Amino acid sequence: MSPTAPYPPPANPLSSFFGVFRYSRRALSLVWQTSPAMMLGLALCTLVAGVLPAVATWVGQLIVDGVVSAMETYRTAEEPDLWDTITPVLGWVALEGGIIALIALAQRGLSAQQSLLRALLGQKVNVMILEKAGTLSLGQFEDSELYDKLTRARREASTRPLGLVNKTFSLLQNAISLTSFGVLLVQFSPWALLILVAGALPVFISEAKFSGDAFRLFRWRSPQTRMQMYLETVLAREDSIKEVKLFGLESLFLQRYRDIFTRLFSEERLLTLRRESWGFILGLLGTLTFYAAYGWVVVETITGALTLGQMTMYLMVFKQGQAALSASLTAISGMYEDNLYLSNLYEYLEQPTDVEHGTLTQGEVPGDGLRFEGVSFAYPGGEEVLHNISLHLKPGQSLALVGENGSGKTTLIKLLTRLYQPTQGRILLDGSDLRDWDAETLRQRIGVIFQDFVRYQLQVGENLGVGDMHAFDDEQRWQSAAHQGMADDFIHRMPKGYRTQLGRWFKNGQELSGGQWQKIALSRAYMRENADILVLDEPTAAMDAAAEAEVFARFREHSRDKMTILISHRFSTVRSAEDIVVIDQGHIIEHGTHEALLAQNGRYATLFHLQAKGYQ
Ligand SMILES: Nc1ncnc2c1ncn2[C@@H]1O[C@H](COP(=O)(O)OP(=O)(O)OP(=O)(O)O)[C@@H](O)[C@H]1O
Repeated sequence: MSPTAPYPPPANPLSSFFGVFRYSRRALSLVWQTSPAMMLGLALCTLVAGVLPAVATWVGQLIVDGVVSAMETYRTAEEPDLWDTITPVLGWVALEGGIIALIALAQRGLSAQQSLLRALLGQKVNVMILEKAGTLSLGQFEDSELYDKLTRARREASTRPLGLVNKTFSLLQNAISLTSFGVLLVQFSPWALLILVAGALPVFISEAKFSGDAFRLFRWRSPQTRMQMYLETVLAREDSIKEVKLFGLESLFLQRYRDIFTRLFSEERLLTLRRESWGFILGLLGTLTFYAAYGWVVVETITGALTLGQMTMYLMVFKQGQAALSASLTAISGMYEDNLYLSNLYEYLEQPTDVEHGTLTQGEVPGDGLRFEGVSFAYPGGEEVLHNISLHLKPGQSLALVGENGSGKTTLIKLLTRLYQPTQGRILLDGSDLRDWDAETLRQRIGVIFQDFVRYQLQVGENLGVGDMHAFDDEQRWQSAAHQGMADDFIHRMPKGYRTQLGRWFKNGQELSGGQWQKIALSRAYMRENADILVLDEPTAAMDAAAEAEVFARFREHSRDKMTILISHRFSTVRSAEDIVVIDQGHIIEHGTHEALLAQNGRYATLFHLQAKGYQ
């Protein structure tokens, strides 16, 4: 993740420039879906704010010329009537005032609708991002490139669609103003129009180029930004701060955080300086053309080709035209930038997901139980961690998995729960491939707790309820699950019972001990009332000996006619299983009952005696 090379140059600047505009239409339709009324309101206000400035300028010319001629009339009249002389001019002044008020109204309307749309759209895009996240497989989550896309999308893209639409409207507004100014200017000279455009073009080209550079910089540095976000989390979250403090890691991590910033900042500074310097130099060209045109109009007025009112009007048209042109060009290069960011959002949203096609709700051989047939597995991009595993577990049987750390026990459970697919071989449930099963049926049939279960910052009852979405709020089910998982005792002692908030993130949240949390997780697995496969991955590691013995007594009671799989490093727990499988580096090396394995005097026997000795 360290930044080894400078960020890459674009492939073909011109084609990539126009290529990115393909997302504009999608952004517009996204805004339309969010609120058609506000989008129409935006369009209307844009039109009003676009046309009226030229009208106001034209009225301005009428005022100046009106004043000049009124002065003349007033001066030369024998009996000057002030009221009669000034009325027409005052009428024009009032009209201009009205127009300016309308422009202000349209602009307020624009900004009000923009800020409301920003909130709605931000929410909509965030929901889209999170919905997509729900469809990704575990393997995709572990893919750092995809994770980068997700992070970038979340960080930036929720504000970009509206940005793009605002700029599109601003472009439209300025284009309307420009056209109306153009109509006025062409009457003076078509050359004047050309000068106006030529003066602004260089700034636009440089802006477009630097927008592209900024986006590539953003993309290039995203792994490092992610590391920064991670360090922020470690340094400022309650679940990691304990260890950070004890090990005195604050300064080390903070230094790393600063170093990343320094590295990223130097690239950003370079880009900003280049962008602004070129912007200034090329902007001067625009100013130069404006003053050349200014001189020209002045000369024409002095020689009598233009009236004073026309001179004021053309100067205004020039000045405002130039502002509108440069605003349009800035909008275009901004749209280019927004499109680049949106391309990232859509790349993420269009990420293909592993669709679960299975529809089976019953297997070919009901009652056959679980079979692993020659199953091998490698994590994406990794080496094989399970090799040719074959097992059979019948209903009512219990299986224990034993093996050293990293031997592949949890991985086997991940395959069984279909979080990953075997790279070779197949897993059958009731005679049918796991892949062919309907996802919801499968979910209902398997109750599992992993060793790294989640400690939800929710109420106690909800922490149990997540075990079965259909009974998320069912207090009776919470109670019976908590009873089986031995959590009911301490829950009753809590201030609000099942309604007590857990964790420290929210007000009045209660923290639990490691063993208590484990009892919550265990109860969560019992929420699946209809599950006939129960998997416990080191469920009692944090419990005291008495609690552990009790947990297993209840577990056996509860699971008499079910298939159970238990992973534990404690042999006292494992020994009662009907079938014990010893895994070593992804291979099954021994297999049998406790007594049979002891008699074999192999790896199991050695480990068992080693542990037994520790207790003597
Ligand atoms: N998400 C992952 N991506 C890549 N490799 C992984 C992943 N999870 C585990 N591994 C690797 O797979 C192997 C088996 O890990 P697994 O978690 O199945 O072991 P385990 O037997 O459950 O260990 P423990 O007793 O420590 O819980 C290990 O070598 C580990 O490095």
